[in-house]
Amino acid sequence: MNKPIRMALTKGRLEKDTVGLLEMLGFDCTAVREKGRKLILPVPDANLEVVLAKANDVITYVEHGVCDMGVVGKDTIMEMKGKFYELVDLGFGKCKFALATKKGYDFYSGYGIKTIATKYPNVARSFFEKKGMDTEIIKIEGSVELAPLLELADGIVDIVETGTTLKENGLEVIEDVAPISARLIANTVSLKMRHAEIDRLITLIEENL
Ligand SMILES: Nc1ncnc2c1ncn2[C@@H]1O[C@H](COP(=O)(O)OP(=O)(O)OP(=O)(O)O)[C@@H](O)[C@H]1O
Ligand SMILES: O=P(O)(O)OC[C@H]1O[C@H](OP(=O)(O)OP(=O)(O)O)[C@H](O)[C@@H]1O
Repeated sequence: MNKPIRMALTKGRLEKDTVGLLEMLGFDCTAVREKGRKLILPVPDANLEVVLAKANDVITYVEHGVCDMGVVGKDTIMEMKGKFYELVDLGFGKCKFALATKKGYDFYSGYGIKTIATKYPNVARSFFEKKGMDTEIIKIEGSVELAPLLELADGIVDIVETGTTLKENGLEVIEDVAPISARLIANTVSLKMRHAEIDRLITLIEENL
C-alpha cells in the first residue's frame, strides 16, 4: 500500500465536524477520538494520517507539502492566502466575517479616518480598499469586541456566528464582509502525484455532503 495521505485538521471548532465527516464516509476514527495529547493519528482503513494543528499552521503544512491535504476555515484562507488548491466547500463551520460597531454608531458619517480592530488585518484591509476607504487597521489577538468598547477602534471586522457575543456587548453588525465555512485544501504537488487517491476521496466526500 502507498504511504498514507497526510491530512491536517484544524483543532478546536472544526475538529468534531471533520471527524464526523470522515466517519460518515465509513472510516474508523477511533484513534482520533481517543487521541489524548497525540497530534498525528492514523485512520488506517482510509490510508489517511490525521495531523491536528492550529488553523494558520494547517495552511503552512499544506503549502510546504508536508501535509497533502487540509481542512481549514475560509476565514484563514482569506487572511493567509498562499499557494494551494481549495477543493471542496465542506458546508460546516458556518459563520461570517462582518463589520460591527457599537449599537447606533453612524460608522459611515464624517470625514476622519476610521480605526478598525481585527484579528484578520488582510481581510479588513482588502474590504475597505475595495470601498476606496482609507482606514487604520489595528491587529488584536482575541476578544476583538473589546476594542470599540474601550474606544480603541470605531469598528471591528470579526467572525460572527450566532451574534451572541456582539449582542451581549452592545455591538451590532452594520455590514456583512464574507460568508465562511470549512474548506478541503490540497498541496499542489500532492494533487498531481496522488491524483487518483485524492480524487477518490473528493468524490466520496461530495457524494456524502
Ligand atoms: N464562532 C466562531 N468563532 C470563530 N471561528 C468559528 C466560529 N464558528 C466557526 N468558526 C470556524 O472555526 C475555525 C476554528 O476556530 P477556533 O476558534 O477553533 O480556532 P481559532 O480561530 O484558531 O481560535 P483560537 O486562537 O482560539 O484557537 C475558524 O477558523 C472558523 O473557520
Ligand atoms: O457570534 P458568536 O456565536 O457569539 O461567535 C463569535 C465570537 O466567537 C469568536 O471568538 P472566540 O470564541 O474564538 O474567541 P476569541 O475572540 O478570543 O478568538 C469570534 O471572534 C467572536 O468573538
